[in-house]
Parts: sequence; structure tokens; C-alpha cells
Amino acid sequence: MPAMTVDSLTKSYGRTLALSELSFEVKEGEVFGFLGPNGAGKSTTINVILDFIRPTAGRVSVLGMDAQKRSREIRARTGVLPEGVETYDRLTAREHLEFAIDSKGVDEDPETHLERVGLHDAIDKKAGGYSKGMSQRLMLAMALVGEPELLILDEPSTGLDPNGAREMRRIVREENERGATVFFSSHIMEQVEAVCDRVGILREGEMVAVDSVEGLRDSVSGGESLRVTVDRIDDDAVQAVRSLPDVSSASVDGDAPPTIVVQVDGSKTAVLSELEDRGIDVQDFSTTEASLDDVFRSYTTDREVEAR
Ligand SMILES: Nc1ncnc2c1ncn2[C@@H]1O[C@H](COP(=O)(O)OP(=O)(O)OP(=O)(O)O)[C@@H](O)[C@H]1O
Repeated sequence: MPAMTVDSLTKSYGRTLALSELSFEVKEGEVFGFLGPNGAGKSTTINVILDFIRPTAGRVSVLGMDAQKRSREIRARTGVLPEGVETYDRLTAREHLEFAIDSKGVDEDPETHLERVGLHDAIDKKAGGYSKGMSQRLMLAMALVGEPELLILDEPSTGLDPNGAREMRRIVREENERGATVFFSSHIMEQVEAVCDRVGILREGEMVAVDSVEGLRDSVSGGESLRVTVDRIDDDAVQAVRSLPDVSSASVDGDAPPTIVVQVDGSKTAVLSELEDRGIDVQDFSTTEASLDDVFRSYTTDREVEAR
């Protein structure tokens, strides 16, 4: 049985189509990264999964149960880190944990959870004085209460510094080793690389790719990325490069100096010639294996993409 099945999910907010016949599956025991740029529909999907909002059409099943009909049972077996941290200013970390422990009806020690997320120094301090990162750690600790079968983490790295983000990934791995399925959303490819078995890339409410990180990397034109530094760049030139036969994507990456990043499978000379023919001066270029950012960009910026 899959941990989660999303089947032809559509959600409109008035005239805004946030999700369009979205379908995917999260397997039991895997870490699934749900990736997409801002506004792609990640939070909307999670809100439907948790029955915080109702879909326009389609069905979601979580742990084998209908997400709308059995949301209470689902929530009892799921740990959730929602988007946008909302702690209670007047409660301490310990009190937050006591609340989560009571709600789940388990017998656990708040301190163990707080130590695990690195909040041992702030256990009895009021959350009102917490930094964003501390609040995020506190919410993560609350999500871990009761050893949930499924963890749903919406942008868990928000507000965390690189150390905090690394610790969060360590906890995700530990939870997965314990047997939990983990579903977490991010708009940063690197965050999902180290921990995810599979990644789904959402774009404008549709899934444009689902694969392992390696598979995604391979799918981007043999994984080679050409960076060209030029004296100037314009949309027509980017479009022309994008239309070349061996190019799967082209986008501008910064303007000081202007740089164009091209995923190319085959001759790089054609790209350089196209630019030079347009009177653009190529000042430098280099090729690298496609970085994960390149992969993400190639799936989420304008180009023909095929659902896989
Ligand atoms: N309550 C709402 N009313 C109207 N439109 C909404 C509402 N919530 C989301 N949307 C729209 O639905 C689309 C998807 O938004 P959603 O928040 O799900 O994306 P997201 O991928 O989570 O983005 P982010 O990374 O910025 O959180 C966007 O176009 C957004 O503007």
C-alpha cells in the first residue's frame, strides 16, 4: 500500500487554477521531495492532503484512508510541520511539546524531543523571544511527537542556517530509518538532494517529473551544462539558443556579468556561434556536469516539458 496517493487532484481558487489533475504516489518508507518554485501549488497540495482545504476535483488517500473522510485518524498518525511558523508567544518550548504530546495521547518526554532539535538551552523560555530558526526547530520537534508513520514537512528549512538545515536533514534520515515515510516540500533543489529517494517536480500545478535525483540529472540532456559569459544578452538571443536542436533549456543566470546557462547534449559550438552571429561577444565559457539547480531550472523555466 502506498503511503499516499494523489489522484487527478484539481484545485481552483476562483479563477486561479492552483492544481490541475495532479497525480502521484508516495511509497511506504521512502523520503519523497516535493519540489517546485513559489506558487507552483505545493502548499495547496499539502493543505488538501491534510484536509485543511477541499479540492475542486480528485481524490487523495493517506495511509490507505480517504483524506477527507478520515482526516482525524490520518492526523493522529502523521507528524506535520506546516508552512509559516506559528508558535504561541507566551508558551515555553516545553509547554508546546506538552501540548503536542497530550494531543497525540502519548507518553513522551518533552526534553528528549527538544534536545534532539538543538533547543536544550531554550526549553523553559517563552517562544515569543525565539528567532525564526528556533521557532522552526520547535515546530519540527512537535511534528516528531508520537513516532508518526508519516511526516509531512512543508518547507522545513525555512529560517534555518546551513547548520540547522543539515541537522534537519539528519533528523529526516533518522526518522526514515526508524520506518517513517517522509514527504517534504521545498523550492530549493539542494535541500532534497541529500535525503530524498525520489523527487517530484511541480510546475504550475502539474507534475513535470518524478524520479530519483540521479535519474533527473541524467534526464537533462546527458547532464552537461554550458555557462557562457557575454557582453550583453536579450530575450531573442535566449530564445534562439533554446531553439537549437541539441539544447533542452537556456536561461539567464545573473547580469554582472551577463551569463547564460544552457543544457546542451552535443555540440557546444552551435550555441557559441548562434550568440556571435547575433553580434554578442562571448567573453568566456565553461562546461560542467549539470548542477541540481540546473536540473531544477530546466524543469521549471519555459521550455517544452513532458510529464514523465
Ligand atoms: N487562498 C488562496 N486564494 C487564492 N489563490 C491562492 C490561495 N492560496 C494559493 N493561491 C494561489 O494558488 C497557486 C499555488 O499556491 P501555493 O501556495 O499552493 O504554491 P506553493 O508552491 O506552496 O508556493 P510557495 O513556495 O510560495 O509557498 C498560486 O498561484 C497562489 O497564488
